[in-house]
Amino acid sequence: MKDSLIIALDFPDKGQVLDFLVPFGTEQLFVKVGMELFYSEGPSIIEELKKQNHKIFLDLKLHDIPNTVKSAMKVLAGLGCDLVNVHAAGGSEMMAAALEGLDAGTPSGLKRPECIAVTQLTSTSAVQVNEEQLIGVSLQESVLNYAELAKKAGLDGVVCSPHEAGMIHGRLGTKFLTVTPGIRPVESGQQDQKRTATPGFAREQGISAIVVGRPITLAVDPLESYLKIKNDWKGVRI
Ligand SMILES: O=c1ccn([C@@H]2O[C@H](COP(=O)(O)O)[C@@H](O)[C@H]2O)c(=O)[nH]1
Repeated sequence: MKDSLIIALDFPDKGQVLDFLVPFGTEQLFVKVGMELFYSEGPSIIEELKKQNHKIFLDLKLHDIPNTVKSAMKVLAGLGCDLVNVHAAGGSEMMAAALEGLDAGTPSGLKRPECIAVTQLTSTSAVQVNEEQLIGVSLQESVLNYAELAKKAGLDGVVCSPHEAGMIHGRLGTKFLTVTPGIRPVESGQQDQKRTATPGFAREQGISAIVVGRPITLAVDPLESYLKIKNDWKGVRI
């Protein structure tokens, strides 16, 4: 997990995923399967990506009552993904239940998937936190509060933006994972993301892993874009 670049495979079907992966050849990637792809293809897409030897973040952001999340995680644990997640807004009891489900569903002899909690989505602004969610503290404090809840519940880390990762590591330690979407090279547009940063900025914050979707998947040359972002993230000068 440490220093990974996770590619968000936000495609509508398996055919488009397989076409996208061709230029990467036999390189082992860390890929993210989100709601669109999982809802269209089901568990078979995970099997296919595992067959290709890729590491997998199953990004379904579970958020429901504790019993439902526990049962769902028990099922997801059987898929053999490396990383899964929940919304921290579901509360500490729900997060603890997610872990119980994962422990119960992980086949014996295998490592349970790491489990992280979404704090505030990277598409959420400080104004939305205060004026839509009616949270009476700053966005930064809200993110830190969710991260502390996640850690107390036993989770392995959080999803946050690159702008909060340093603060979270400072308070909760560097072993607590920070996984950050909202990564945008200088030449990319923001699209619907609000809290964005470059791969280089992410590296300076000591972030555990970055998640990159459209700057790679919509690029004219996805492999070239991937390698450029990876070099910036790893601090490689070219
Ligand atoms: O707070 C969050 C949580 C998850 N995401 C997911 O990451 C990718 C980002 O894709 P881009 O195209 O690079 O914006 C996407 O799959 C989201 O569902 C997030 O962006 N923010």
